[in-house]
Amino acid sequence: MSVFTVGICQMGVIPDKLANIEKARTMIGDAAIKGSRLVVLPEMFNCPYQSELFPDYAESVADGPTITMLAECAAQNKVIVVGGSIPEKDEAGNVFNTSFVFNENGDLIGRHRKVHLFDVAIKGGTVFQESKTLAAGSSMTVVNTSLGTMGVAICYDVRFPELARAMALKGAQVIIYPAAFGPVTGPAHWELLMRARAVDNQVYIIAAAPALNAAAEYKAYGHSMIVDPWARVLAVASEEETVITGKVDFRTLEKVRDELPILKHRKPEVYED
Ligand SMILES: NC(=O)CC(=O)C(=O)O
Repeated sequence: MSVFTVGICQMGVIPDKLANIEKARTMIGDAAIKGSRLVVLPEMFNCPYQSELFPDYAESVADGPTITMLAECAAQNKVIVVGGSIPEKDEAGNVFNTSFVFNENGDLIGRHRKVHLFDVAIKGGTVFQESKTLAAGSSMTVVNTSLGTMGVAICYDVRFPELARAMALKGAQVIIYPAAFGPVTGPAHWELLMRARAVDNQVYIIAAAPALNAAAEYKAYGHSMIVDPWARVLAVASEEETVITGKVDFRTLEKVRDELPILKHRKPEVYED
């Protein structure tokens, strides 16, 4: 499919897992009504973004209520759902920051576990340590779907251009980043990074953020964004809860890659070991 609408559900997350699940269900339906064929949720959409809470909100792929809702919504609305991310528990008790991808039949077709954990201490700004409670993923995620080839990575993963480049070289036409930047890194780097990943890989970037919840400990920056392969911002939210949509058109991607063929001009023998 060369042209389709993508919807981002910029939802507010509260400390009530079931309420978050039901909010996501409603917003996925809203995105489908707006014509979206691909619907994306934000990072940790069922759980406040706080390390100490991740284990309590975690669920396993076998019987999790969030994962069940995502599969149901994909099938009922006949959309591809990139289920933001949630705390996912494996059989050994490890908790990951994981994105699940469902096709239009509700089949699980992809899973990305955040590779680069957000362990930062910005003086006078954000201090966060995901590794306090989370384990890191160890693989790249590129999924073939009925709409095209999609890379999925999560938030801090966007700061590692090597990962985006590797996904593009594996065929990704769209790279999806469920994310939750904060009040310090958001204004400084959010748009810059999303547009940079778009222009340096000539892909569509879908960046899905939570809405700002003024009562939350971690204040999400919002500003969910859809960027085209020329780094044009096609749609952007403010901080509020909303569904934004934009058109992905692979003819634009092909035009940009034909006219400015940087992926063909790479010289890996110069800069790879
Ligand atoms: N949630 C995050 O990983 C936040 C992040 O990456 C940032 O730079 O801010």
